Amino acid sequence: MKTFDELFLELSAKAVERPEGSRTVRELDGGVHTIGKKIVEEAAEVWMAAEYESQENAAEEISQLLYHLQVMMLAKGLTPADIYRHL
Ligand SMILES: N=c1c2ncn([C@@H]3O[C@H](COP(=O)(O)OP(=O)(O)OP(=O)(O)O)[C@@H](O)[C@H]3O)c2ncn1[C@@H]1O[C@H](COP(=O)(O)O)[C@@H](O)[C@H]1O
Repeated sequence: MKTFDELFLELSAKAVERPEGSRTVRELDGGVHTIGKKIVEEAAEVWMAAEYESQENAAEEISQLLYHLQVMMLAKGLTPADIYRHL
């Protein structure tokens, strides 16, 4: 288990170190357009899980959406602080 900030630190390191087999590196190499499409797909999965599936499935889909949002933050050079100041 990890927090939002802990995951962001982990993904930031992956973006720099580019380890073999990293999903994050592959997504970043795909660029903003590809990451954006994944976010839309994951958002739809959140909606469907929340409306028709279990609490556990909804939580899992939300975690996946948060992951892909973090990948977009990295692609755009945004930090959690950039986001938090709008909350
Ligand atoms: N939290 C996540 C995470 N959430 C979602 N995903 C990926 O996003 C996918 C989205 O699920 P889908 O149901 O859309 O699966 P899918 O349709 O098979 O996805 P596609 O591969 O076809 O796009 C998952 O299968 C994961 O591959 C994640 N991939 C990585 N992480 C974490 O990110 C960190 C770094 O991971 P790597 O960069 O891979 O080392 C690790 O701590 C991981 O746990």
